[in-house]
Amino acid sequence: MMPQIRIGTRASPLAVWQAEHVRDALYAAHPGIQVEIIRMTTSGDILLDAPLHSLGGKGLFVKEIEEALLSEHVDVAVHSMKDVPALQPEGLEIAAIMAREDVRDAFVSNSVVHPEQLKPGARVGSSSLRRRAQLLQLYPHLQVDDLRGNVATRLRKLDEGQYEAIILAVAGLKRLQLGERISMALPVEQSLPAVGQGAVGIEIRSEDTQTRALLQALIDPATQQCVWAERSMNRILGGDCRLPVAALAEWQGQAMHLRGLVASPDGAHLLRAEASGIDPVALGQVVAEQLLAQGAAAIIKEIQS
Ligand SMILES: NCc1[nH]cc(CCC(=O)O)c1CC(=O)O
Repeated sequence: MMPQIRIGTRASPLAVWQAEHVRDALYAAHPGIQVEIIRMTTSGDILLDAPLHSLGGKGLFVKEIEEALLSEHVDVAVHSMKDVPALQPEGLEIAAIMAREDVRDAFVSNSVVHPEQLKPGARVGSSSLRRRAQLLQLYPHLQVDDLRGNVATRLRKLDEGQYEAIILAVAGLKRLQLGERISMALPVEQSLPAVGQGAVGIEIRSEDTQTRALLQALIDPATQQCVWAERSMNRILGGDCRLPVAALAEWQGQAMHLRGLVASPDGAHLLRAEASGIDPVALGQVVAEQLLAQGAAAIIKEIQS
């Protein structure tokens, strides 16, 4: 009998794009396979008005889909790796990470093309402490305000004039064919991306060896190793996606180069570390330890309190 796979996803357009991307890759790798996409509304999608970091973080978007996976209503859950907490619940694991899109953050504005051109006090929308801290460090005269909702909602709030500019992920905009809205892709030296940004990951029940085998063909080994290195760093630093923590691993020849960052939300303190290596877990540890040696724990504790 032809294998059958049920994909669980959030119902947002970006999440559905990702689920369809996985479905299409499964069709291509396993001709004749049957794939069904099951859309779910999560409490993260419903509670759109409260600031994300006060709601238990992005784990909210993932938790209910994981419950559907554990109760065998679906066979795989597709996620933006950026939204996946550092540790998976007992019995679940990330079985495949696909090739990465552009990792950068996008500066989007209808009035200027570069953040340098914004006037003092100009309102920039972002709910990410990571984006906020890095933007404020370079441009302390800006006013960064909360901005929530899916990509289309955020663009609408910009277009309505609630903000002079907003920051989004390049990957999400490109996937939704909204790449022309990008005024400027921010260099990673100015806005180091979130752990896992731009990568799609697929979660399964650990015991499900059949699905695991089918997903092997979808793995992009280079991306997967990089995301593991970033996640290894993040796990040691507390693994909480509400924190202003950034990381980016990239292959340079035979080794990965990992850059990590921990910031205070006001951008006043910005710790950076980097290292190269071939073992993702060890590389993440090295960079995390360098950040801790510079005082990262105090910054993290301050935010968590
Ligand atoms: N938190 C929402 C979210 N999760 C993943 C992406 C973008 C796509 C990606 O990074 O893979 C976005 C939107 C955004 O940050 O603009």
